[in-house]
Parts: sequence; C-alpha cells; structure tokens
Amino acid sequence: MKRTLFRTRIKFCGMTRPGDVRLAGELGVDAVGFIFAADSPRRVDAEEARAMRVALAPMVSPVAVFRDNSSEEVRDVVRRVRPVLLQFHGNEEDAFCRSFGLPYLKAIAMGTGSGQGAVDFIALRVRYAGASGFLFDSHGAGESPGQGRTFDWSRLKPGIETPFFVSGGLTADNVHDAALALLPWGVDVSSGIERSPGLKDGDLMRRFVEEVRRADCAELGKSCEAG
Ligand SMILES: O=C(O)c1ccccc1N[C@@H]1O[C@H](COP(=O)(O)O)[C@@H](O)[C@H]1O
Repeated sequence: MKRTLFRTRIKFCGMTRPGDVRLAGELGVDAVGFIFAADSPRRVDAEEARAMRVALAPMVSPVAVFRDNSSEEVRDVVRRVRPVLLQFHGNEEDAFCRSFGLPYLKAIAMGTGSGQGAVDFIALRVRYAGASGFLFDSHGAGESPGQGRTFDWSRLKPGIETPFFVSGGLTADNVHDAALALLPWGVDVSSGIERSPGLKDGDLMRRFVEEVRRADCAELGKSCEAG
C-alpha cells in the first residue's frame, strides 16, 4: 500500500507470560497475540489470556490467533478475552472469519524458498472480502506456523492496497531489511524474540523494536529528501 505514514506497526505474538506483555507495552509495541491453535507450543487457554490482558498497557491491542479452531472455541475466547482483532491461520473462509463481529486478519501461507509466483492480491481480496488485512507467513499450506523461517519476499509486489503484515522468521537481524524492502503496514514476530517457544527474551524484544524504528527513520529520511 502507498506509504503515507512512517511507522511500521509491530505485533509480538505467542505471549505466555504477563511480564512479557508488560515489557512489550513499554517498548511501544502496537499489539500482542495470544495463540489458541491446538498444536502450538505457545498455546494458552482463555483464562491465561485473560490474566495477560490485565497486564496490557493502554493503546496496546490484544489479538486472538486461531488455526482451524471451532466456532464455539472462537466465540468463547471472544467473550472471555475480549480481543480487538482476530487472526486466522488455517483453512477458515471469509464467512467464518467475519461471523464473530470483530475485524480480522487472514494469514496466507507462503511456503518457503523461492520459485513460486507473485501473490495474486486481487484474488485474495475477493476471497476474503471482509478481511481488515492480510498477514503473509512462511509456513506451507497445512503446516504449523511459528517455525522461524522466512519466505521469498519478492513474491509481494509493490502496490498492495490493503494493510498487510509480514511474518515468518523475522528477527532483529533481518526485520530492518524486510521493513524497507516491503514497506508493510506491520511486522509480526513470535520465535524471533524467544529463548524457547513461548518464553520471550527482553533483549531480543528490545532489539527487534529498535531495528524496526531504524527502518522507519531511514524511510522518513528518504521522503524528506525527496521533498
Ligand atoms: O507461533 C505459533 O505457534 C503459531 C501457531 C498457530 C498459528 C500461528 C502461530 N504463530 C504465528 O506465526 C507467525 C510467525 O512466527 P515466527 O516469528 O516465524 O515464529 C506469526 O504470525 C505468529 O502470529
């Protein structure tokens, strides 16, 4: 999408401890994700997520992340955790995703490596007409997300007109390049800020945020020079 603001949103995903949620807020992160997918090592239940929600700083958005959960499970999380955004990583279709009355992001499985074509963004917009945005992640269709691998970023061509997030294998070492190459609405990270699945590392969290802000400053500098 055409860049008019120069702040890349940051979402830290797979939170399992209130202390990590608190630190994310202090670092200026925009959103934190609680994962309810059955097969995730970062899975939390609604009560654990509720306890972490209490640790959220003002203006930090709680996001509920699912992968082929039942509608009863999603409804239960919505009622008990009160997320402001839903994120769906499985085979969910638009009618299912929008049925909970909350904005949603649809995660798109990009697979790993290169050799696949550019993303057909128009087709995605048609298929997920109710989506607030997309999240391009590196897992293959049917694979578990959160494996810490990148995908071929060149498959995302400039000019995407809907907010999109980049995720999959982002770390403090590559997020600067990803942000500048793709100018995404936001970046999403889970394993790249962890010591082990679900246990975030304060230094990695801080470095990740610093690198995103460094990319934002570079982009802002370019546009100032261009007048
Ligand atoms: O992280 C998980 O375990 C997970 C499970 C089910 C759905 C989504 C999950 N995480 C998402 O994976 C991506 C990237 O993670 P990583 O940084 O490569 O580890 C991110 O969008 C998380 O929201």
